[in-house]
Amino acid sequence: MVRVKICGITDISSALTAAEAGADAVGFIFAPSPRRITPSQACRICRELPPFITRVGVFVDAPLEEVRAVAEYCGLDAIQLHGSESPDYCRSLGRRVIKAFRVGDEIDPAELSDYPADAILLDTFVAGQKGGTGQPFDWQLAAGLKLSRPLILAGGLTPENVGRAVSIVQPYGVDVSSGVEKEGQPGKKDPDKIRRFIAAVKGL
Ligand SMILES: O=C(O)c1ccccc1NCC(=O)[C@H](O)[C@H](O)COP(=O)(O)O
Repeated sequence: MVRVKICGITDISSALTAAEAGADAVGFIFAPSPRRITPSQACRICRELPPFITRVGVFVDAPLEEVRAVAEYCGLDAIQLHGSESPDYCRSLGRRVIKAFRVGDEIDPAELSDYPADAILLDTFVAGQKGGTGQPFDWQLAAGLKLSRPLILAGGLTPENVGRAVSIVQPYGVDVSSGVEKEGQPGKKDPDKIRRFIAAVKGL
C-alpha cells in the first residue's frame, strides 16, 4: 500500500486528524516557510502522536549540529533535506534521511541513485522556493523510474489528483502540504482535505 506523509504540520489537532485518518508520517518544517514551526512546538506535537507514526523534520541547508540537536530534542525518526546538502553531509547525520530533488524539465536517474539517502523525494522545481509550492511536475518524467531506494512523490498533490499521480508513478509514498490546507491559508490544514487525500491514496 502506498504510504502517506502529511507535511507542514503546525498544530496538534491536524497531526491527530492525520494519524486517525491513516497517515504513515507527518512532517515539521524547520526552515523559512509560512509553515515553519519551532522545535518546542514540534516536540509537543510529537509527544501527543500515537505510536507507529513516523515523525519527519524538514531542513534546508541547516548546520549539521542544529539538525542533530532538533532531531534529538523532538525525537524525530527521519530527516528530510530540501537544500543543496552534500552526500557527506547526509552520511554525517547518522539518521534516516529522505533527500528531496526538485524536478524541472528532466530527471537524471544517476544523480538520484548516487545520493546516499534512505529514500528519494521528487518535488517540483519552482525558482526561489525550496518546497511547499503547490505545483505538480510532469509525472510522466518519473513513470518507470527504477531506483534502488524508495521513491516518494510530492509537489502539488491534492485529494483530486493523487490517485492519477499514484497510478502513473507508482511510488513508495506520497507527500503533501499545501494540497490539504485551507484555501489561501498556508500552514492551516483542512481536516476534510486530509481525510479525503488519505482515503484517495489508500482506497479507504
Ligand atoms: O512546505 C514548505 O513550506 C517547505 C518549505 C521549505 C522546504 C520544504 C517545504 N516543504 C516540504 C514538503 O515535504 C512538502 O510536502 C513538499 O514540498 C510538497 O509541497 P506541496 O506542493 O505544497 O504539497
